[in-house]
Amino acid sequence: MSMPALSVRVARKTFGGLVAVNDVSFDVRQGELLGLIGPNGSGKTTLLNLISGALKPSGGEILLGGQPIGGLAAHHIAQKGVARTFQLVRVLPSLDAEQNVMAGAVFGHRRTWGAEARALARELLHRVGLGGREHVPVSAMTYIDQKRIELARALASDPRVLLLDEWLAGLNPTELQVGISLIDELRREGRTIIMVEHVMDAIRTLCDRCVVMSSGVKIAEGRVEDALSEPEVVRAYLGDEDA
Ligand SMILES: Nc1ncnc2c1ncn2[C@@H]1O[C@H](COP(=O)(O)OP(=O)(O)OP(=O)(O)O)[C@@H](O)[C@H]1O
Repeated sequence: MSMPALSVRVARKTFGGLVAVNDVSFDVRQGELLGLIGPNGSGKTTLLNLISGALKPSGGEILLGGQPIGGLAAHHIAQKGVARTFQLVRVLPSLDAEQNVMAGAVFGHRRTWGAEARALARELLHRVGLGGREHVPVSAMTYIDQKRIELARALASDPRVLLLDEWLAGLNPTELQVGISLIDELRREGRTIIMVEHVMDAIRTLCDRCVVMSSGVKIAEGRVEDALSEPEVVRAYLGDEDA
């Protein structure tokens, strides 16, 4: 079997006395779309933060294509090939759409510059549904369009692993269908993606496998329908309106 795209090995993160990520391990295969799910506060975003370098692990190791990346600075991890979107969108508000996406091309994994970066930014803006809006200031765009910008910026670096943190949250039903199709297209072109998501229909439609967390612990892993029917997962979600 080929080397996993990403391996999380006994990853741990504590905040004072709180164990937000409690010795979690799993692999993400090349070209796989892995769902990372669990009730609110179960540690999903913290785990993405450990992978992207936004937070330093308290223990364990994270390997990108077999190379340790755990604890490196976020910009180093980005250059090595991990790109992400954020639960609360982070764009460069004083720049226009095209400049925001170009930033991903210039500072990311596969670096492109000048005209090449601009052409790539235009192509990606078109792809996420923002064709023709290259020069709109991002601060004048809706939240949903800013999310599209973030995705285009992440793709501009041609990442080895793409992390999506609730990218579908807040979309209306029509936008949701468009968003699911877009992620499906990325999956079909062979991108390796970890997707944190509460929209279960999207997880069921899109994901090859999922990892389920509860209170910082991995409580299940496997094919989505199998994992969701495990008694511990059902218990974890009981009373949670997202289940
Ligand atoms: N910087 C921090 N300092 C202290 N505690 C934190 C910090 N970040 C997260 N936590 C705590 O760690 C736990 C896990 O939070 P996390 O945001 O990772 O959960 P989540 O599964 O992503 O939740 P949600 O689905 O609501 O986004 C929570 O109890 C949260 O309050």
